[in-house]
Amino acid sequence: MEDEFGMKNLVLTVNKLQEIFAKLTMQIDIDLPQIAVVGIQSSGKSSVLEKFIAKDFLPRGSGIVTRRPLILQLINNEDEFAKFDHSPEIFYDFYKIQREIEAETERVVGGLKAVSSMPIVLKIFSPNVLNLTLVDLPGITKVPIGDQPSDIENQVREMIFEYITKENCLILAVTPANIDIANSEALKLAREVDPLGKRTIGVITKLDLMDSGTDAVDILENKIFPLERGYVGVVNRSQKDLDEKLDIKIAAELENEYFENHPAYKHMAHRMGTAYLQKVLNKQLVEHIFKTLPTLRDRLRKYLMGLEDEYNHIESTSNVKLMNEVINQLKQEFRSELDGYGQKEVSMKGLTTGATINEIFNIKLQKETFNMHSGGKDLRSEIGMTIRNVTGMYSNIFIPEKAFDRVVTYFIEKMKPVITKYVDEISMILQNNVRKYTDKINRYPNLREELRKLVITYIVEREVVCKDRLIEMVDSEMSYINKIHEDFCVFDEAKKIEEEDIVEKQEERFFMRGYMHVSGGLVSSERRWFVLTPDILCWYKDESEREMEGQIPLGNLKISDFKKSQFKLSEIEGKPIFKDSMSLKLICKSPEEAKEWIENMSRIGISYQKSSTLQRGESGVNIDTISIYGPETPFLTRKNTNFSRNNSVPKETYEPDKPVKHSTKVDQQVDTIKNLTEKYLMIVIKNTKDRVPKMITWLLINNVNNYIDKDLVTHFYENDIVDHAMQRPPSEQERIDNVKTMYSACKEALDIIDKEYERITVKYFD
Ligand SMILES: Nc1nc2c(ncn2[C@@H]2O[C@H](COP(=O)(O)OP(=O)(O)OP(=O)(O)O)[C@@H](O)[C@H]2O)c(=O)[nH]1
Repeated sequence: MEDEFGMKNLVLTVNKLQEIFAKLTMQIDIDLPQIAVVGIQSSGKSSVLEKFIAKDFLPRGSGIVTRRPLILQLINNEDEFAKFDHSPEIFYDFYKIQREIEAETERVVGGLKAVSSMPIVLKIFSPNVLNLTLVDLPGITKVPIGDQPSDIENQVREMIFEYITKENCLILAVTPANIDIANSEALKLAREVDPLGKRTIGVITKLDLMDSGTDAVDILENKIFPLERGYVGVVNRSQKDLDEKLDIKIAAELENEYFENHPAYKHMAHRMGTAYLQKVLNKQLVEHIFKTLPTLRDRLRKYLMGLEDEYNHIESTSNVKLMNEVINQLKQEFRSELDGYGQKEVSMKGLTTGATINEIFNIKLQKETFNMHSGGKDLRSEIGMTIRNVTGMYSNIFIPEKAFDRVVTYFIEKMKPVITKYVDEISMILQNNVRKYTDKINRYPNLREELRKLVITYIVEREVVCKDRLIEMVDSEMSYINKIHEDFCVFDEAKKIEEEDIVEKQEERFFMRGYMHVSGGLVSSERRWFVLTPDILCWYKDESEREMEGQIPLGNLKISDFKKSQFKLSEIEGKPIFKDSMSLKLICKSPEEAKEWIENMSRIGISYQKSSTLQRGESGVNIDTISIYGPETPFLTRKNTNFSRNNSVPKETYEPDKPVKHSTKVDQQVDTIKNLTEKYLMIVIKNTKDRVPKMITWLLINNVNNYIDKDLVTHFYENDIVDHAMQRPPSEQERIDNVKTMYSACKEALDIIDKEYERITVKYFD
């Protein structure tokens, strides 16, 4: 077949491909047709290969000799010489090849008895060989011998599988005849990858060592473990022959004689022996290559197409174009993370940047600002304190608006850290995004660093601007409390309600009632029912209050001469107090009762003039302890009162360090202001919830997007740093070189196959 269609060149074609691909430092997944020689240690693999060439050239010794795969390319040639792929040296002396294999093995696996899958490629040109490519693999060993690694069996098995699992690999399973074929490790391995025995060729060695009376005819006739490609028996030189330096050519003749003369084998002698094996292998390899060539061509084409884009890109693209591509990629990734469009993979595990920002805007910010309007547990006391402080020494009848303003602004101010915290958070998210996407730019480290620095610096700048503007926004809210806001008509209402409430209470309430004796003949009976209101002191005959006997307006009165159970009321300016009486001396049942009347009168503004002669404790009641109510007393805030405001707190009764308990009036106002504050804050919160996301999106996110979109590329042009940015690291340069050589290798290989394919098909169809 090979002669007719020139098929023998096919092996040379594959050899050329092997040569091309062996030069590549990167592994290429192109499965070239070849024959791998598999067998246990000392099964005779090397002996068979040597006989093909009729030369002693393979290392010999005890233990594991073949420790790296040896790709043996046998090329039929007039002149005889050999050449390794790793060295330019041409070997005419085949003994030297042996030493070179040993040296090259040592170079990779060192002095250790370990193995390596890195092949040694040896081409042998000879008139004695048929074109054949064989891979001599280390022998399978069960038990590590001497200084062999403990996992030597696994190492060897893995290496063998690396070759024989490939569909294009024919398996030459070498089994010595002096072991039970059922235990043949070579056949067991072959069956694992080729269970139907379609690409396994059986070789039975050491037939001469079988016990006398036994033979391997059944195996050789393919009866025991049938293989589609059958078995060939060989007889190699024994150790004794080797020791006695039996010439290999003579050994080949002896082998032929062995088969021709052996009673069991002479009927099949023509298809036994190494020479026949070589022919069979050549034929099978050629046919195999012929069969697999179209698939190989397709695979190479696909491989080339895969490399083509990158190769053309490398060859034709300028730094400027490449830089634009990288920046465009960054733009797209950055944007798709934010707006959710164009994502290559939609994650089901974590939130994207856009979704996280959405959560901040619509959940976290909403929740936190909403919680703010309810204030803390001290809110009531804080509002009370504010009310008292804003009114100072005076009293308010109505809700002090200043207190309301103060409380509202206090709460609005509290929004600043909340809002800026979220600006920080979003800025961080954006910065992390930049880090994440620039991290991917590992082909151009300078560009990566520059982009990262630029965008992160810009984000931080925008973060500052955004925070400033949001703080301004809060400041503007604080600067003007819009009490006529359409959603806040409640303020006037509250005032009205409070006013009505006060009038109502004022009408109902009287300050103090009780019997007192009047000294000085002012009335006919000395004991009268007195009623103290905020405006007047009046008295009735009795507690039925049906008959009022007299009344004194309280506007200009003073109290004096408090002694034991009595005290005196007189006019400040010395005018008569009632009719012609200059004073009214009132006597109570007890000093305590007298003190109570004085306290209440003081509360509504009647001043107490301390008697100069009165000594502390003399009255039975310490007058210094009379409590004079402060300005927040309910009466003092009443509407239309005309009594004096000259009721400042006497120094001796003011105790600032004690826990503050607000008066009832302040409590009412606290409630009102708390309600109003909450209502007003709801308006502010509503504005804030609406405006903060808009401001952050506008001032930070959109600006950063625009910056990446428009200003980044310009930065590199303006500063003339495009080439610097696009410098590649050595590893990347190496990768590019590899792509180039890989591309060239595949192209060259494909050209060779195409030509060969054309040649065969033309001949075939002629
Ligand atoms: N009598 C006889 N001895 C053989 C035959 N084949 C190989 N031997 C001997 O068996 C021993 C091992 O032969 P090799 O060819 O080195 O075996 P190998 O399988 O290449 O060994 P490793 O590379 O170490 O796995 C040598 O001493 C050979 O002389 C044979 O057919 N008959």
